[in-house]
Amino acid sequence: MKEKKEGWMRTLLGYAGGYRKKFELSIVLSVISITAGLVPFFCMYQVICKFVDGTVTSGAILGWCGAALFAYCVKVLCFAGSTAASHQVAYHVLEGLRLRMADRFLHAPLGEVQAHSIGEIKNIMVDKIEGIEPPLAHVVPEGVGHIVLPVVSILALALIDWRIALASLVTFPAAFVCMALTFKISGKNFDTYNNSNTYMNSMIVEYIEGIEVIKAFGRAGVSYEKYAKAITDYRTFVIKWLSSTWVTMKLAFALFPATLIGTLPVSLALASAGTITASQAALAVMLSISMVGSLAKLEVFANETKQMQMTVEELDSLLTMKSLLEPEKRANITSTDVELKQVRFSYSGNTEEEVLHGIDLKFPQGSFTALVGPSGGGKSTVAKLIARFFDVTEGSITIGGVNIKDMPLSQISENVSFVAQDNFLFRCSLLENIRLGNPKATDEEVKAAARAAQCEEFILKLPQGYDTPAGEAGKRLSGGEKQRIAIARMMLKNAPIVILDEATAFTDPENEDKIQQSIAALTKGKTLLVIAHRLSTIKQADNIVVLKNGAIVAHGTQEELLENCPLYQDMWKAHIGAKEWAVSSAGKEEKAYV
Ligand SMILES: Nc1ncnc2c1ncn2[C@@H]1O[C@H](COP(=O)(O)OP(=O)(O)OP(=O)(O)O)[C@@H](O)[C@H]1O
Repeated sequence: MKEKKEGWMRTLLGYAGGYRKKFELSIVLSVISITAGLVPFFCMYQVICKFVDGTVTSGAILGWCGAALFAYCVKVLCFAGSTAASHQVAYHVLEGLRLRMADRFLHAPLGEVQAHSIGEIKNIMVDKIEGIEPPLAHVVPEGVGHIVLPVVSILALALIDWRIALASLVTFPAAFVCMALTFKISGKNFDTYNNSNTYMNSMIVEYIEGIEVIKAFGRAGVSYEKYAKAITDYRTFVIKWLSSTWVTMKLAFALFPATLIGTLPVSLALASAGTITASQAALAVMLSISMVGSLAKLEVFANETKQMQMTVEELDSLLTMKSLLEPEKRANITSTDVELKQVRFSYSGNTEEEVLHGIDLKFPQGSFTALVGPSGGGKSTVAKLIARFFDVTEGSITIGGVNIKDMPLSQISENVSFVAQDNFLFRCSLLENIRLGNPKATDEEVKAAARAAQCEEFILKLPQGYDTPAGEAGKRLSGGEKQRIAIARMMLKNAPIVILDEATAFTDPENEDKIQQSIAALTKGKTLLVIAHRLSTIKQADNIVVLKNGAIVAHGTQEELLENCPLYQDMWKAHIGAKEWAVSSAGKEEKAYV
């Protein structure tokens, strides 16, 4: 922990990759730029000396002015080079941080990712990371230069007379005390600031996501109240937080660059006493003035560096998020049998909140298994564990006899297709959304999968057909249509193990029939696991497993369960009852939506 804190800048620059060296270049150029900025003062001093001595000539004036101009050009050019290099580094760091974070999310257990709200993640990945750019691109390289200038100036003052150098520091102790107090007060509330900011972001995202519900219930809805309160609370907190450091910060800003308070009287006194010449006194005053800008900037930079450090430390928890351990080497799988042995699982990791209690299940290669049972029984959890969205708490899951923990996540993904109830469409065309199942598939193969999943009819009705952006189409597509896109993806992927978790729940009976036929044809010979509430869709399964409260109640074929399992009998009766009700309420012999 200590090591992380000490190395926060090193950690940050680690994300610059090959651009890290440019950061050092940027610092060197900044130091040259700032030092070159001192040369005109020295040139002016030389001219004043010549005037005082009475040895001034137009050639000397021109020479010193030329030197001052040259130094000024060096200053400007080096500054430009320094900021160009530091910006390149800064944007590479932002890129590295965002890529690393996305990678962490991909390799972390799903629960670790879902523990963070979308607002919180957006706040960190967009705003907080973006907030690192200005200090990294400006503060560090320029800051180093602004440290060098006062140091050089104070050394020069010491060369004139050590007492002037000492006098230039007279306000520093009070300024440091004020600065330390500012950091202490603001640091104390930084966590509260973060929480308030994160909460406000979450509320904004929730408000937009729930806009349909909010519109239906009007502005008086709880969501709107929460949204408005989060924004007001944030404003109140930030104003209070800033006010708490107002006095100390302004005092520090006033005291730190006030070097003239000491140097002016001491230089004049020494010049009057004849200890230094008038020209030296003038140079001392000029050097003091030259420090003012740097010292003022240093204070701002110190503040921003502190903010950057706190942000990096905050990001650390996400950058070091727990990952699912995976080997690099692919496992040798000779079959696609799936087996769960004594699987126990708790989302929280707490055994008292266990949702699966020692499940033993076997899905032989090429078999069709159905998982049924009351809501909350653990069916989806089993499916997600097989796809390794989470790790089992106890027990093991094997594919082809190999524990899924002993194969890379990419190998599991290649072997398992998972279609859930809610499916996400990415911001690209429908064609590309389906192609996600197999990036190498040709347009014709994508369209064939779409036809098999009964998608083509509704896709062709959209204004741009397959090229319709999913963002737009997502709003116009029904739940059932989105599910069919996901099924097309699955068909295109053609993985040997297929898991369908209520994948056709939103589909109308007519299309469901057709999809079921396509699924049956396309999953022939594959290991198929279907979770369904509509029992008519799984009655052909080789094995139907009844899961209740995280334990297996019974398993067998439909006939066996109808004979031996009272729970399945009840579920079947309810299913048939619903079907009959649907038929009689329609008043004619149409297919029931069951
Ligand atoms: N992300 C989660 N975090 C914590 N608990 C969860 C999470 N997802 C599910 N659960 C809990 O795990 C238990 C099993 O849920 P699961 O979704 O696996 O049941 P299910 O049988 O698929 O239900 P349904 O038929 O309603 O989809 C439930 O008690 C549920 O509340």
